[in-house]
Amino acid sequence: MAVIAQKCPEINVTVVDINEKRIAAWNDENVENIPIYEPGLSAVVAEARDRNLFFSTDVDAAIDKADMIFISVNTPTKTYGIGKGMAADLKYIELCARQIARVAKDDKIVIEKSTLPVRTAEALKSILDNTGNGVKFQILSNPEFLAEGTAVEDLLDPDRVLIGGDIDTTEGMDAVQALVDVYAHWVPKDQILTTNVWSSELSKLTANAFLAQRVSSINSLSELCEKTGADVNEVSRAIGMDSRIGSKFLKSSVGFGGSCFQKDILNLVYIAKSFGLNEVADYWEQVIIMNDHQKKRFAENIVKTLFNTVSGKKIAFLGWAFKKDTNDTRESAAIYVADYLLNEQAEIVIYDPKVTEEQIYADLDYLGTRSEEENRKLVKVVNTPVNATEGAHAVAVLTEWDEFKELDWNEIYKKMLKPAFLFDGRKILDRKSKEAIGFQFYSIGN
Ligand SMILES: NC(=O)C1=CN([C@@H]2O[C@H](COP(=O)(O)OP(=O)(O)OC[C@H]3O[C@@H](n4cnc5c(N)ncnc54)[C@H](O)[C@@H]3O)[C@@H](O)[C@H]2O)C=CC1
Ligand SMILES: O=C(O)[C@H]1O[C@H](OP(=O)(O)OP(=O)(O)OC[C@H]2O[C@@H](n3ccc(=O)[nH]c3=O)[C@H](O)[C@@H]2O)[C@H](O)[C@@H](O)[C@@H]1O
Repeated sequence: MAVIAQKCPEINVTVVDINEKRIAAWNDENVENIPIYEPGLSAVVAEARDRNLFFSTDVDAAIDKADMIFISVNTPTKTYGIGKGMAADLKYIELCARQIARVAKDDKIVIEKSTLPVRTAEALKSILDNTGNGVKFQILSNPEFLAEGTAVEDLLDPDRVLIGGDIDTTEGMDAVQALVDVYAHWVPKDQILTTNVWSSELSKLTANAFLAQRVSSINSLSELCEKTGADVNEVSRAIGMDSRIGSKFLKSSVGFGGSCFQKDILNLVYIAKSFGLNEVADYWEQVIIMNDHQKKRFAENIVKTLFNTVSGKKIAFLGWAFKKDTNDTRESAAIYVADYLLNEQAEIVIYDPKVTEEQIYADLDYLGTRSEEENRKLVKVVNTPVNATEGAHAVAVLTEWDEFKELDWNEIYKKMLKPAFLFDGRKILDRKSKEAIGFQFYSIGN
């Protein structure tokens, strides 16, 4: 929404959220205090805020005034009832639809921006059309393809913008055109795709499933590389140069994280199962099984390498975010690796340049594996990599922050217990130079 406001100064954009703390942070006088760390975002907000970009908790007023409403609320995996652990929980979407239906007094275009199961628009339409107040709604699907850490870049220069609508009717086509006109302020027209609503909804789940599947595919081969003397980076490079395969999303890692890959694949699996397509469901579920295996394998290797016990040993974690350049930790591999090692009674000291101590403890507490007191006893969060690594038995790199490449690894080595173990879960460190310093070096896939 900030980028739309920046690129379309004549359009008023109001972002509303029921979370008062978040809205207060978006309105913070110091634009560096906005609640999301994302390169370039604070500058975009600074340019548009209070000009044509507003943040508010007054949801009703914003609905009343709007011609277009983007529903962008969370769609987490269900934690209860039918579809528990698989299906998307659509209660927040439904609440929005009911609120729009209650408040709207004139015709509106309602846009699904959240990632939704295919055919959700049908349910939205049913809620919106059955209010009896004569207001007409057009429902569009406009999934978001930005990745965190590069969000602003991705929004300014997207590979494509996808808009699904009721393209068989004039009203539907008019609504699609209205949204095309917004993006056309900065996105070339041939990169704005229009489809029917169902294709648009399903394309979003499919895109995430394909991306995650590539990571799981290369991660599955990283294990084979470790057994055979092949190097997964070399394999990635060799296959990625085949233009039919392409080079992106072939970086082997400790496992993918983030709020969406797992949730969206589980959702796809659930939809396939609900249509009785068991082979389709099993095919995609394997992407998650492989990812869980990769995280566990990384943690197991630490225990095995440290002479089969980490009990009472200090392990330094460099990085907690699910990828670099974000403070988002949702489903981060680091959380699961930490949980595994804590079960083995390790003591973990964590440094991440952007993630707060409060967030790290919240992530561990959320798992419910042990008491809050125990998490605070076994896990410490520090402000510098040196504080994390001093006196450690092992260092594990869990996020690929650029600054970890530039650390003074000689100094770190000197202050660690010997033998000093270094586990690179992100393949950002060079083996030769680290072994020359004296580290026992372990990297995924070679
Ligand atoms: N985070 C990302 O990079 C991407 C997210 N998506 C999709 O976008 C959706 C949102 O994701 P996030 O922004 O990461 O989730 P989030 O959980 O960070 O934000 C959702 C916000 O919606 C607010 N909310 C919930 N119910 C509300 C209501 N009735 N009225 C007003 N506000 C309400 C919550 O307070 C929260 O601040 C999901 O469906 C996700 O799959 C899609 C592409 C990228
Ligand atoms: O729907 C969403 O939320 C978004 O999900 C992903 O974006 P995001 O999760 O923000 O970040 P990615 O760059 O896709 O990384 C996801 C995870 O995969 C890992 N990854 C990625 C690429 C790779 O080669 N190897 C690898 O391990 C990353 O470290 C990270 O943990 C998609 O890339 C976006 O297109 C999509 O809009």
